[in-house]
Amino acid sequence: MLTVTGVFRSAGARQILDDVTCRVPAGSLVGLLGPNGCGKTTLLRVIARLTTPDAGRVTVGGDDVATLSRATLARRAALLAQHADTDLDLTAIEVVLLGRTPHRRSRWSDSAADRAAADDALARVDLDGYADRRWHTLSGGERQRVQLARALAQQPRLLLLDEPTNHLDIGHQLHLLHLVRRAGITTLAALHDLNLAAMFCDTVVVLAAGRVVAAGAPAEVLTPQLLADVYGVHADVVPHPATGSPTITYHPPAS
Ligand SMILES: Nc1ncnc2c1ncn2[C@@H]1O[C@H](COP(=O)(O)OP(=O)(O)OP(=O)(O)O)[C@@H](O)[C@H]1O
Repeated sequence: MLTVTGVFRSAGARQILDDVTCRVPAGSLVGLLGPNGCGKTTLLRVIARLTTPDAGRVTVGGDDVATLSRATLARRAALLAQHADTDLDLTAIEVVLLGRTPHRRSRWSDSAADRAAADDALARVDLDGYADRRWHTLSGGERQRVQLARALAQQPRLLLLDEPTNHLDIGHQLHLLHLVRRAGITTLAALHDLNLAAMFCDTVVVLAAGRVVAAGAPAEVLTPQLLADVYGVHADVVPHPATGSPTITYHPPAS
């Protein structure tokens, strides 16, 4: 379980995160929603301890992340960053093996278990046969999936995903979120596609200007009123006939 309690973060005079409190129950997939610049990436970075909050507390599995060593935190939590990239001339499997670093006994060599975990992670993102492909030869979507494989190979208790469906075609967007859901890892995922969030997330947390403005089941939260208030868009929201999850159809902006 992940808990975030009363987190504040500012940059200069600007309050980027303003008293954020939310939780991700163990094994659930929670969508972190909100318009550009509302603080999603900053919150994920605070949770991963890449950014220090001005105030507030984050716990993973009951432990305050501020008290964990870097190595322990790296074994518990994996972050898939929004623009995960590398300038190194690595192959796909070498990138995935980076996810094994926190588990390694020897700094220099990969064990058979490390290699098996990396191979399995590549297969799970549908990239069997890509192990020896050089990073710079991969497409944007393939890179995104290799980075997810790196995070899965880390075998974390908590997965933090920053717009994980970026660059992916619709088939791979569905495949990725289905895979994340079935993995059963406690996951907080920043998402822009509200229909995908409604389909896959157990609950959603909506940020606006650094504050949590709504949280709960997608059907309760994703109302036409919320979409108007938070995103400034007009939309129809109807329950999916089979699953009951909200399905959103947007109206073009009035000219
Ligand atoms: N180091 C910083 N200095 C100044 N402003 C910052 C800094 N980091 C983030 N911000 C600002 O804080 C706000 C929140 O940024 P953040 O990247 O967390 O938003 P986001 O919700 O992830 O946005 P997007 O959906 O566009 O990726 C933005 O307005 C951004 O410009």
